[in-house]
Amino acid sequence: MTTTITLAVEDLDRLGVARDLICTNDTESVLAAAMPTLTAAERAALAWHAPFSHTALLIFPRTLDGLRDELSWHGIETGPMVPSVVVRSRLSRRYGVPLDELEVGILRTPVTDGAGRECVLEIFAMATPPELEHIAADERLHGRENHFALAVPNADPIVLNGLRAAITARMRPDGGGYNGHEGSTVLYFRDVHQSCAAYRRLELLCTGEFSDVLAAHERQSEPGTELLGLLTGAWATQAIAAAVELRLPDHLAATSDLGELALATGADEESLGRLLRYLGTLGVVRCADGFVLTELGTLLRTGIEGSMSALALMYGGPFYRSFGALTEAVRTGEESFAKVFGAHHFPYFAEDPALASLFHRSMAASNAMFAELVRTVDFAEARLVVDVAGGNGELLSRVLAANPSLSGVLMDRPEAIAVAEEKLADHATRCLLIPGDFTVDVPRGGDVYLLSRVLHDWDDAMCRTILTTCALGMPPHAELLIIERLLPETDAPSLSVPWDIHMLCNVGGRERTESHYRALLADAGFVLETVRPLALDGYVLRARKSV
Ligand SMILES: C[S@@+](CC[C@H](N)C(=O)[O-])C[C@H]1O[C@@H](n2cnc3c(N)ncnc32)[C@H](O)[C@@H]1O
Repeated sequence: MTTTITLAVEDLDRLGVARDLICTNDTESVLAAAMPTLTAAERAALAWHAPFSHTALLIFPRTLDGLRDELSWHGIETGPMVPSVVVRSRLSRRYGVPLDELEVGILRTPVTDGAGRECVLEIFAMATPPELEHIAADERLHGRENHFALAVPNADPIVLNGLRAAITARMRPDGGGYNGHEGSTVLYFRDVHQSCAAYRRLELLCTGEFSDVLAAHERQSEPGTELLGLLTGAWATQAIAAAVELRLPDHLAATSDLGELALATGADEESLGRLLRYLGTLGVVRCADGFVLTELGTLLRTGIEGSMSALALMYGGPFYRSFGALTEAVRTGEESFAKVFGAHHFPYFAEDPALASLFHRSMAASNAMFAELVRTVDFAEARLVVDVAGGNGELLSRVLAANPSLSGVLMDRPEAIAVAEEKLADHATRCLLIPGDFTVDVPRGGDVYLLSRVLHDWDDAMCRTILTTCALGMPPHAELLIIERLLPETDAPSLSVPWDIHMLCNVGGRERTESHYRALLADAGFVLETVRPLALDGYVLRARKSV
């Protein structure tokens, strides 16, 4: 057999490396190398839904004619060549070469993986006349079309979206396409930080056409789209706050008709329709035949359990303005609230009863945290519970309601006491409200002391002062319950991460890790005994005075 030499030596070497990668690996090792942060359970699930199927690389013969013979001569037996659709169009876009001037084919050869499974080495071949040699040089250097593939044997949109979510948490979506010649859909992902070049690009391969999944994947692949979504986060805050200001969620509970909603809210009908459409994309309302609140949007109604309407006004109002000066807070390490409003937020709100009331009502938006605390903490041994800086009394009223033999004391600044009196009216016979300052003293004689969402308002020095004051005022047997969000010690997602910035901006405080709180408690003479999770990423930290 005479064979025309069309292949460069370096492409032959690259073929050898790609084949070795298959022979020396299996699904488990490929997933572990490509996505090291997958847990063992996630790895097993991925392996089940999408086992390793092939590696692919792009080579650059001068012509595609005779390529199969030449590969065979080198011991690589391939099946018939199939035209490439996805890689060809990506190359065309990347290098600005018209599609009809690019010839790209796909060849496949079977290779057994390290676990004895039949896999494939997929060879993309681009016919490379001298005028396209620059593409070869660039692609060999960057290997942008090389990938390893996981095949999804039983693909459906639900499975594919689940796989996409799991992979997207580790690798960025990187386009995809449908190859009509083969009837297969491919979704690509990339990780430019992956140290091993062979694992920088992943292909999820499935039989069938999944145009909706593909469209979502391609949209997500455009980093600009994602960034625009983030950049307009403030618009979402304002749209929700505007809806609450117009009492739209309350009116939506009564009517779904735009005209009636416009009348009820006193808004311009067309503009209200546009706001509702945006709220629809945010998942707050459903726009079908008229407008209805979603479950999420229902939380924006007033007067319902867990209402977040006051919080929406707070975040769209005063805290929105202080967030506008975040750069200054980051630059100086000092709260921007005081710069914008001329005073720290507690004294500033104290001067304005309506604002103080809005703040205390907004704190009640985290009721779910308190509900869980009351369900899970046993107060049976306690006779008196002291809520230090108890705010509007939401937590204490729940604790007292669930424990009829318990008495309570709430201490806070005078303006908070006024708000708490109303909340605690039902328990007036067994509840005392005391204005006070936690840097000076706390009420004596309690069995349990609550310090809920107080420490995160302050820097470490102030936290030590507050905790030391508590330690001095608490009887030896008393227990301290701290309720806070905890910054994760790993990169696990948590609401505490954005709230940490909120604390910086608005009070000059911070969220902390468990070990940070443990150290602060130790400084004040406490031992942290247990840490239990609550709703909304909250935690209850139970501590006692060290003996
Ligand atoms: C973030 S709020 C938490 C309120 C309540 N514990 C809760 O979890 O809803 C912080 C509270 O600390 C109170 N506070 C601020 N400075 C205080 C001080 N020096 N002495 C007592 N309470 C204070 C505020 O009035 C406010 O009610």
